[in-house]
Amino acid sequence: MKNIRIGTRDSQLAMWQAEWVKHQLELLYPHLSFELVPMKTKGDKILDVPLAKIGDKGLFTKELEHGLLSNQLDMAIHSLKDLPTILPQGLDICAFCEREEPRDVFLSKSGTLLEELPEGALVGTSSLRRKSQLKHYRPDLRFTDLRGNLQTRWRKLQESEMDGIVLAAAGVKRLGWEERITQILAEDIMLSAVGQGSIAVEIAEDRNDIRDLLAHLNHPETEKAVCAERALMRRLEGGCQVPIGALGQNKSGEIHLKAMVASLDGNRLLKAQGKGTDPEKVGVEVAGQLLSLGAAEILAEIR
Ligand SMILES: NCc1[nH]cc(CCC(=O)O)c1CC(=O)O
Repeated sequence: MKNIRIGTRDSQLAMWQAEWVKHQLELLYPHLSFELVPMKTKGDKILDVPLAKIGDKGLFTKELEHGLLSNQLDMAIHSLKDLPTILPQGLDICAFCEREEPRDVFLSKSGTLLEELPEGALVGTSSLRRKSQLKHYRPDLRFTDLRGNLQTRWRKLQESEMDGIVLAAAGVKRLGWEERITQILAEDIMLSAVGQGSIAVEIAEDRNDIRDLLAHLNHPETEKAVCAERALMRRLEGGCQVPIGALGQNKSGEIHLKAMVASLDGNRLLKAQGKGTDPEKVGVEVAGQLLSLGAAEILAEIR
């Protein structure tokens, strides 16, 4: 193989993640050469509309997937949480890289903890999942939409009246911003997005040469945890823009899965959990619990 082309979005976080994968591959295969191919996706271009309103599946992935199918790329690097649970025909995730901290973090302007924010404080987030869980926890909070890459969101926090923002710990850590974190949000207050914190490598399914190269990057524990989360999401037919949170964890040989579905006003918040050795089964089983509690009605109202 001559030059192996690695597709990525061009945001600073996406580039960090793709560089990380490239570096791992260079360590494993010093005789091969790898090249990053940065691309813009629709989700990078439309910045003034909340994602839930654009409502497209694969908003951050489609252009990269096109590159794989047309053989302009040999692999594409994604934040797993941006990848729909059903991939386009002919594509496959061949590595789930070791998960970084999966939870969300709160960054406040003054360093005030979430529970200590004054009544009516303004929080920046466009995520329905984050908003509905925060409303449930603190019905007095107010919200303002906040999109763009992490740099943009941090800058807007500084320049606006917002009191705080919620981000994925993984992204914040990868950019080296740990000292900006006010607190990690406990999972009983804020369940993170399906797949959050794991980097996924996607390929065209007939590229067995590339699949073999990437086998070493797959992290089996991460794979089990995120497969349970993705099975749950698939069963609930949720895209990334619905208020569904889930966290799979490996504990003594089993997958423990916690999940929640919430209404947009935060008034109804359903929780369920389960465990087992087969990730797919655990995901479907916990999704079934949520459906029997009324998740389908909540999700139907939102769609
Ligand atoms: N929504 C965009 C996005 N996609 C992946 C991450 C973080 C990295 C990860 O979850 O692996 C982020 C930023 C955020 O939600 O704060």
